[in-house]
Amino acid sequence: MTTPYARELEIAQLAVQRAALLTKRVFHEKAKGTVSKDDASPVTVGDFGAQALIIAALRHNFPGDAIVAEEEAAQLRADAGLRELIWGLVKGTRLEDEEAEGLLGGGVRDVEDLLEVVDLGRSEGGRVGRVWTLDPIDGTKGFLRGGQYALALALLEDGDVKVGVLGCPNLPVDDAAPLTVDIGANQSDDEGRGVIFSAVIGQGATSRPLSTGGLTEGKNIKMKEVTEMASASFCESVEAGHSNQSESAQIAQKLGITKPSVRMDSQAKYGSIARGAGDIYLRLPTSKTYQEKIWDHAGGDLIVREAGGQVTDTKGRRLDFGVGRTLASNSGVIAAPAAVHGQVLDVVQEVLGLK
Ligand SMILES: Nc1ncnc2c1ncn2[C@@H]1O[C@H](COP(=O)(O)O)[C@@H](OP(=O)(O)O)[C@H]1O
Ligand SMILES: [Mg+2]
Ligand SMILES: [Mg+2]
Ligand SMILES: [Mg+2]
Repeated sequence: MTTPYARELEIAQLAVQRAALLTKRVFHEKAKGTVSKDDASPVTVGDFGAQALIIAALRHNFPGDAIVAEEEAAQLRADAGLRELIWGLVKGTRLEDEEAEGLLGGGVRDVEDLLEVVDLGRSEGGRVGRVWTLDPIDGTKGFLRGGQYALALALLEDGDVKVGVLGCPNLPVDDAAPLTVDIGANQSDDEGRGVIFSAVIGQGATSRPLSTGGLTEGKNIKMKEVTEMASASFCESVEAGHSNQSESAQIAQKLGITKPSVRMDSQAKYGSIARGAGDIYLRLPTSKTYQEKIWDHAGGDLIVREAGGQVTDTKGRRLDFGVGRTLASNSGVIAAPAAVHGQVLDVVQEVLGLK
């Protein structure tokens, strides 16, 4: 019998690996082709290009599956220069290993197909059937400032995360490297950086170095045991607008955590705690109206849970990926080793006045 989801996992990892070649190329270019979206958040040619490459691989390998992806082609339809720029990047991006590239298959045929493929990610999601969630660059602001970012892909089946993959080109390869945000805006050295975190439901979580060809060998990862809160480290978003940092500081203090938070962009936070480089990830709502997006959490949620963690919202509910494109039934995120999650949640609820 073949291992469940083996093919989905392999294709997802290779697709992320190939798209990371494109984002790294854009990262090292001065002009990143940044444009503003309707909500004034940035998007770059890297976001569009990575989305096109990953969806092309999914279209070829799993043609019946629905896809919920962050970006859409409307802006590219209105801007010929932008779409030509992206097309140039997309058509020139291939894995160095021909067999791996062959497995991904298909590719993007031409500029027209580029627009079509980007828009295949417009599914509404939901609780039925197979749905991939894709964030081609999670942490676009981090990507632009030379911080952390992640290419995030996950497979939902009937609303449950079954496969999760996070490609983190700027994280240290070494699972034991401490949780820091040492990569600066002028960083141009990829040496020792680039990791893919993966998980399949019931099969544990792994990390492996991001390569330019086929898949490198993976290692199992586990969350670190927290024996003393005083020495625990917690991470949160760099962006004060994405997570309430004064509440998180109060929570940390009440828990007895002595170190300041590590502020890091993207789902690299989930990967980092899953491999024991940090312990706790807090994301506290800054507004009553913002709804978290499923592509910002699906991969990270499974990777942390398969590494021995628990992930809930601030009300203690598991994240519900079956509601649609957003986590409309949840509020914030608390991720921690299973053994201390309850203790963290108690303090979160006390500080937020939820009990
Ligand atoms: N007001 C808000 N509250 C919480 N998250 C937000 C937000 N506005 C944007 N985001 C999300 O935060 C993500 C980045 O996560 P982090 O803050 O952990 O780095 C963004 O992903 P993108 O960069 O893919 O757009 C975006 O979807
Ligand atoms: Mg995102
Ligand atoms: Mg994104
Ligand atoms: Mg975005």
